[in-house]
Amino acid sequence: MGGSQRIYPANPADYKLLEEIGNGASATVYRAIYLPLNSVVAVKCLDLDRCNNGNLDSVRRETQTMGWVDHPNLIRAYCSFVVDRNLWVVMPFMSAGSCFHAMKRARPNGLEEIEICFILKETLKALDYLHRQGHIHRDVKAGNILLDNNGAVKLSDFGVSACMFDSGDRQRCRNTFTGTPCWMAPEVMQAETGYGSKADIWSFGITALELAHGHPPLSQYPPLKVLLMTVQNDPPRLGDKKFSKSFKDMVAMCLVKDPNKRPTAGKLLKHSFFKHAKPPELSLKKLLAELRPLLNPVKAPQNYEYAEQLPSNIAAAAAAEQAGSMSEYQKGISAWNFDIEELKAQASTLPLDEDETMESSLVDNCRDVFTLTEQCKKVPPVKC
Ligand SMILES: Nc1ncnc2c1ncn2[C@@H]1O[C@H](COP(=O)(O)OP(=O)(O)OP(=O)(O)O)[C@@H](O)[C@H]1O
Repeated sequence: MGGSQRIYPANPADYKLLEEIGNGASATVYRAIYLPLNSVVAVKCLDLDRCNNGNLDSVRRETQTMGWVDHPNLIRAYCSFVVDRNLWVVMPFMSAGSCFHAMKRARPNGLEEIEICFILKETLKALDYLHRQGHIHRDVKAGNILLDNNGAVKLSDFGVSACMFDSGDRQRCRNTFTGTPCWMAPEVMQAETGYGSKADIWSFGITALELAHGHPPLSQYPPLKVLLMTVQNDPPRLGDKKFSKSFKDMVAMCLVKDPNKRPTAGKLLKHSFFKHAKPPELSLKKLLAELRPLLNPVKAPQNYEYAEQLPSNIAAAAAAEQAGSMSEYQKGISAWNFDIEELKAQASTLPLDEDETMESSLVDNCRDVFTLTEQCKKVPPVKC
């Protein structure tokens, strides 16, 4: 389908790591040169020493999934291999970075509808493919939607993806908490009955709101409160006058609490909102022009050839800007990739009358959720 046919060898000497372009919970991503062809790739480096057994499974799952996917809207791994105590995953370099970074850089209050429409349609094609293959992505959000300067859109990060066709213990493992709370569907939080691909449709609807506003709903609240409010409150809506009725309607279809009432990705693709999607040369041209043509290094370039062309104060300012943006990102990420033990601690110290919007029954509910989660955690991790 969309995969490149070029063979990339699993030989570390063929790749030269340049600057750091991303830093997630489990990995550091570098721009790199594939030396035999002098072509640019991205290399995701996972520190195996930092992985406990559960993480190792997530690493294995991610590289396995990245190896078999073959769709133009999914990031595919060219190859992966171990270097010292790191796993390197070689993949296409997406020169404009993630939609999260694009927003932080060019549209802090959200993208324009024409941009969102194209990005979401491409992302939905990826989800439709994954779901048809029996997979749930489980971490759909702007930070995992990558763009390149030609307007290609690819969904990445399969670290927490799962196979729906597994049975027994593997299937039960999907009852554990994973993903990030602002994007997480209510049925995932309740963790009583397990969940399926419709959880991705909820996250997709939240991602639509994130792209529209520059942040997901409830992002100002701590994770515990996000859990409580998502389970108890009415689903968020797109209310802004500036957006079309079909956009609002599409978001409302995704954000229905009963997963059975949400459309499949295939059905959603037929929604009238996506009929108006314009090709990237029309929809993304302005945005891509506003994103400075680089790279988005998180750290000051070291081997990067442009570094020598930049006066040192400009290079330092660029690095500081990136570091600022990154610390904001990390703040969000560390809150989103939440630690259940930390949440339990928060729940136990939370005075019940601390906040008039949070009733004691909600806190009790949340404690029940934690109990269930603890039970689920005893189930062996998934091996897709
Ligand atoms: N192929 C790529 N091309 C360009 N940038 C990339 C690429 N892959 C990842 N990145 C950048 O690196 C960041 C982190 O990558 P990724 O999400 O895969 O790491 P992670 O550790 O799994 O993150 P998370 O915290 O979401 O679990 C992305 O948000 C993106 O900015």
